[in-house]
Amino acid sequence: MSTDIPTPLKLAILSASFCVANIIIFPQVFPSTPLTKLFLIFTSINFGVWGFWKVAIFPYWFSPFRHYSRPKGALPLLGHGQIVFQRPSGDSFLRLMNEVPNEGMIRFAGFFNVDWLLLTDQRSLSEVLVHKSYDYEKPKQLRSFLRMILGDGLILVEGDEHKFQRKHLSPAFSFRNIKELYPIFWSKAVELTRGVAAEVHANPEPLKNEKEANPRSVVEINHWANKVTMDIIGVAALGRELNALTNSDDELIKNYEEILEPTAEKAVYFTMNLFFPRRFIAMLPWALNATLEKTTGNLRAICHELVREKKSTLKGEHTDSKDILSLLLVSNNFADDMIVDQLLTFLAAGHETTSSAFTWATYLLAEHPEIQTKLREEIRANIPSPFTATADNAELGNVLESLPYLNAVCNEVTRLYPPVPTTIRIAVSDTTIGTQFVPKGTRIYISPWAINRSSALWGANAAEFCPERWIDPETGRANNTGGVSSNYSIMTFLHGPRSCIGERFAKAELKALIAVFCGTFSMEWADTERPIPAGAITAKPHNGMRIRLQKQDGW
Ligand code: HEM
Repeated sequence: MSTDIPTPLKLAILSASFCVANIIIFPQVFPSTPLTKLFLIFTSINFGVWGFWKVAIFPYWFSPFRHYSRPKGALPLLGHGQIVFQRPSGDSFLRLMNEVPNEGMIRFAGFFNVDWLLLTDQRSLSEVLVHKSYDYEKPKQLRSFLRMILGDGLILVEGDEHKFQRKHLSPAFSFRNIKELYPIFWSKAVELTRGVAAEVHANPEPLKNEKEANPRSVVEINHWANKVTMDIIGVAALGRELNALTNSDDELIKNYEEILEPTAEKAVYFTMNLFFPRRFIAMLPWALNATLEKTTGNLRAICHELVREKKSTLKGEHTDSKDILSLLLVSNNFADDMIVDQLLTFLAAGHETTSSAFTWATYLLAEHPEIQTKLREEIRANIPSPFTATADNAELGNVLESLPYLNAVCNEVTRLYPPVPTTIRIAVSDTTIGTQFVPKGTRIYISPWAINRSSALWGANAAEFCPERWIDPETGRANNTGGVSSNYSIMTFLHGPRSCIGERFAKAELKALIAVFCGTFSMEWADTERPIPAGAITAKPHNGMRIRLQKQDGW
């Protein structure tokens, strides 16, 4: 049971107080005529009985999940709902997973004592994400809020519309297409490194000793990461140079950072949008409403302009452009407005996530100098310096794919800091998970953060940064299992029809970024307090990521 004091008693008192309070506290609003009194008492009793049933009777005697015990620590009416406000998102779910004995599902109390579920093992995750994927959708409130930022693109559409869009977008993310994007990833990684090196040069710290030849300086990495991933998605998705790396005032970056830069206020605002209808939130006198309207309007206008531009370039010309926008326009499967929605989706989903992964990679490498050195040695031994030699574009993809330690570091970074730490599904019809009946409307949490760090799945060193787990100790070759038996132990990109369509894209991009960056700089953590992943949707660090960088000679 969730509380020590019986909830039924609390509710009876609450509803009786509500009746009386209406009349006593608001005598002007509720004049004390016999008819008003009767009406108020009747309404309050109705409300009280309904609330009593929902909060005090149903969860204990009628819920299909009543035989699962709930974890301790639920608050009256709020239940364990505070979990959804806590940062890092997913950390409380991890605690539940480590503390509550379970067989694939943990039942906990949501707001108003409603049952919420957390999925914890391969069986339940595969049921919800793969076998019955279309029985579960993202919550309506969340979709109508995110639609402003992401458009009505692949992430937010459901059912047949999703099947249609996924089928027609998948070719753009084929293995062959991604391989052809490696030179873009590589050249943008080089541009990033040059830009950062220039910043280090411009603001050097005093050197520790005279032998040091190269300047060192503390750089905020997350902002640079946003810029490079935006430029990459610009060329790969739109076939257009956005020049965010060279333009410190870039419009797209400014708009996205305005919406997505983590603050406590935004965390509350985003969470409220999970539970209340968008129309209600939009009516509140909250400055964030106006900011959101302005920035999302700007983003949509920019995307409209991009589609117009591309259409006029493509007019009457035969093209072998491989960017996603060209492929969509040539395929004729989508109207212009739908293409704008897809662009909004790819711009946001494709730059924020990889930016977060790259940012946490620099942190983890800074915290583990020995891993950093080993990775740098592997990179330098296999790839000529991009600053003195021209990259062999044909071979680039093959080489980057073949480096076991680079592969291991990338996998381990996205295991420990999955850029999407938590996601939600709602059952849209009565359905099942295994033999468990799941009624329509049940809210289900899936937490890549908690699964990826679970000691039950990953062993005692689950919380440690240990790239070696992605390398076969006998052959020294990369393994893609991390040494665990089920691929449902790693949920960074989810699985099934709603898994990340950009997984291959993101992995290739991350490899190129880390290879050039770590090949060039040594990294050292420059703050005293640990960074906290605090973004409302992604694991963006609160207050950015300050890393001390110094160019290392010899490459
Ligand atoms: C490290 C980088 C990335 C991570 C960790 C990541 C993770 C995810 C996750 C967890 C989802 C599922 C969300 C949900 O259903 O609740 C998702 C969906 C999606 N991602 Fe990614 N993503 C990354 C990069 C990218 C990139 C680079 C692109 C595009 C170029 C992209 C495009 C999408 C799209 C379009 C979907 C929706 C797929 C669907 O519902 O069919 N992502 N991503």
